[in-house]
Amino acid sequence: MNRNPVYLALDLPRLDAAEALARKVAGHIGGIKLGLEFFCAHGHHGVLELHKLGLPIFLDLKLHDIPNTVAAAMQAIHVLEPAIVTVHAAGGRAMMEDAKAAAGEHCKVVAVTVLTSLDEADLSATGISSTAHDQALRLAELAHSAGLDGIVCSGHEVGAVRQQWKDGFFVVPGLRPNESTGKASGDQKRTVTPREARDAGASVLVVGRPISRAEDPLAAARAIEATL
Ligand SMILES: O=c1ccn([C@@H]2O[C@H](COP(=O)(O)O)[C@@H](O)[C@H]2O)c(=O)[nH]1
Repeated sequence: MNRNPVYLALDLPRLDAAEALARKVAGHIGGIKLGLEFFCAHGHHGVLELHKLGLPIFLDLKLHDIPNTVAAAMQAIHVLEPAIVTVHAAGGRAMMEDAKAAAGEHCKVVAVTVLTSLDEADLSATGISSTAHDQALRLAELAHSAGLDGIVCSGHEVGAVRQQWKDGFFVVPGLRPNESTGKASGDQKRTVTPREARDAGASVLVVGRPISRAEDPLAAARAIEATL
């Protein structure tokens, strides 16, 4: 049977609360995603604590710096044995090549293309005149040619990226199970449902607040699992 593709984004300020939530829904997720909020608050210790649950750990650190610095950061996290680590594709080819070369043997390195919190107006304000779709495709091509394992993009682009990178590993955040009912998406601007993302070719579905802020997180995780 295929592993559950849902990775729970544990964007919580308290380690005990994060551990309790992960434990509660562990049977209904495939992995745990620890991002900047978690890493800045709890560091290596926090990651090692979450490892005890036995689920794969996705370190969503979105590294973006000069190649030497990113490579050194990758080496510094070997000890945490992450299954997946993110860098920003906008850091460029050399940065991505060095990040991959410095990654642990079993660690997938994936590049963030266009954040799911951005729309065309946001891109335009940073000097990018392409659509989010075209920009994601362009950065996906760059990440592919730099030897990365895959990319992070929204569910709107993943189908098109999969067409041009058949064996890529695609991480899709910005998921809103109740989007069709018009429920607010918070700060996310390019959203789809988990089922839509999976059908379009996502390898990993990142879900945070729809589970972590649900009245009943276990019921929310089960409901998402049932749609897949
Ligand atoms: O483009 C991106 C890249 C990463 N993220 C991360 O995913 C989760 C999403 O959380 P929700 O609460 O489900 O919105 C969060 O940790 C982001 O840092 C993203 O949303 N978009």
